[in-house]
Amino acid sequence: MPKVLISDALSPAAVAIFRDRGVEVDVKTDLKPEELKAIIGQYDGLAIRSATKVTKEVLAAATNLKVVGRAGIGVDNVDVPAATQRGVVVMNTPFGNSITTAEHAIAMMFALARQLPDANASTHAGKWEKSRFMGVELYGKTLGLIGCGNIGSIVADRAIGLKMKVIAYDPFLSPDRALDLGVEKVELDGLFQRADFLTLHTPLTDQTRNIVDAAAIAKMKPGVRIINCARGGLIVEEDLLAALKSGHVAGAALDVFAVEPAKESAFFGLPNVVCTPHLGAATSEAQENVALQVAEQISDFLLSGAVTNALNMPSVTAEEAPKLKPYLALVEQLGGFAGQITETRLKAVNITYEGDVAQLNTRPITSVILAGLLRPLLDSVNMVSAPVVAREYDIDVSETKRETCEDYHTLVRLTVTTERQTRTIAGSLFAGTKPRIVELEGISLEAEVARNMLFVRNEDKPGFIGRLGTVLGDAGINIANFNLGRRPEGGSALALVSVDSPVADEVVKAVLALPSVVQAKALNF
Ligand SMILES: NC(=O)C1=CN([C@@H]2O[C@H](COP(=O)(O)OP(=O)(O)OC[C@H]3O[C@@H](n4cnc5c(N)ncnc54)[C@H](O)[C@@H]3O)[C@@H](O)[C@H]2O)C=CC1
Ligand SMILES: O=C(O)CCC(=O)C(=O)O
Repeated sequence: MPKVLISDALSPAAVAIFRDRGVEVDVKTDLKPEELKAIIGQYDGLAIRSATKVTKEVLAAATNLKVVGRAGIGVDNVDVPAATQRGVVVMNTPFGNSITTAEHAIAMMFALARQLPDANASTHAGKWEKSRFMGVELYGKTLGLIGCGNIGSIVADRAIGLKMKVIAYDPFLSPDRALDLGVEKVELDGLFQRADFLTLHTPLTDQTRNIVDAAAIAKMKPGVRIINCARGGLIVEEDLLAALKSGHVAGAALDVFAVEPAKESAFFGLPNVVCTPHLGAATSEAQENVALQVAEQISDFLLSGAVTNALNMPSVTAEEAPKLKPYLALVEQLGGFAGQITETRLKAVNITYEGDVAQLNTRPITSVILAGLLRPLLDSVNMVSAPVVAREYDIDVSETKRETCEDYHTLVRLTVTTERQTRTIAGSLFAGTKPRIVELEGISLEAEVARNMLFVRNEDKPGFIGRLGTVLGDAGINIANFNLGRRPEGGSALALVSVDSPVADEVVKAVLALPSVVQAKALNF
């Protein structure tokens, strides 16, 4: 039974889902990094919100971990590249808290415009300071959005309802989508110059970090009000502080801070600053949504291999997972075979999907082929990291699909180009689920892959099979299966021999010394 750790405060709905689905679950919150590292090795899955930091060090200790599920959107608390390198799938729940967070941004905008928190505190204190709290209307004002994805577009919709003019800077926002949303797409400087209210809704990335700094603020209208319900690191806090003190920025509403939890901050106590403790997603509806979603996604992945909302792996639906399973077994073998007989630098990989397999979601199949192919070269590679590793190694990966296939109902053909040569290997599924290698370097055969194998390329000459059998027999190696193929008679021939024990180097050398043998290689699967 897979085992999951919930290490942040998640709705109890998540625990119920895990248990119902047959996943063992522990809830241990507020763990120190050392405490998390000490126990993480026991778990197959980790469910988090924003408090748990899934660092490289935590991942190194997570020897059984297969999936990290973020009940929420931002994954800046997860070292995604390190997770990818270790083959850990990272998932989030991209929509469950968007409405709630957008509503918080709108609430913060009202709070700023009408100084609601201070007016509330003053009234509770028995003062009746009517003239102190003069506000501004939102009606007719320009709202500048930095980031117009899920949350930004909901904020835009609500702001348009308030009769604001909405402008957005988002390099990935298409003109058609902007038109649909009723927002004007602008450049960043234009947004800074025009916005009366400015709200941030981008992830924290190298491009967005410090996007609001002194230079940006200098371009803004005097009296601008800034709302941040995305991530603290988007704003240079000292620069905003200076602008609030000088009055160039009339007010700021901050749900997020560069360092969290923010128990101390130079913003605290300023009259024109509204602060909340990262409450953007904090409604019972949103927390129920993200907890249910993350528990379902982690359970699906651990129990059936279905992948939803992963940031470092292609999606696989629950219906696709069982259909893909026999293909993943087949292509692991094809990739592993090709990887083990490859001796020089890989330059290109083409995968041709023919017949039934061409109808399937082939991206995970391609990832597994690459993992099989690269594993003999790099131990730690797996289906999550393989596409990234292939890119890092400058390997050109391409896919071709053909709906029909001449000799088989389904066929996966892998063509590997190295510095020295191009090789092909093809496989099919017999009886729907049984992997078989059916072609090697243009030569037809029908080989079942075994744990230990010997691959021999030779010239098709009489006496070879007997001599090979003798070498193996003399070494005490029992032959389980012998697959032969040749093209044409007397030309190139291949032997794929399944054996009951590993073939040692000296036995391979003895095979290589046989007349007519061109290549010999021991393979392990
Ligand atoms: N305060 C809170 O509790 C919450 C905060 N968040 C934060 O809000 C962020 C946004 O969430 P969603 O809208 O769901 O994400 P999203 O991925 O749907 O939208 C992000 C948008 O930012 C845009 N973007 C990316 N790079 C940009 C750049 N350099 N300049 C301008 N725009 C850029 C993208 O094109 C995309 O449209 C999350 O990444 C998370 O950090 C999310 C939920 C709750
Ligand atoms: O889990 C939370 O409370 C924070 C939500 C958040 O920041 C996110 O989903 O990105």
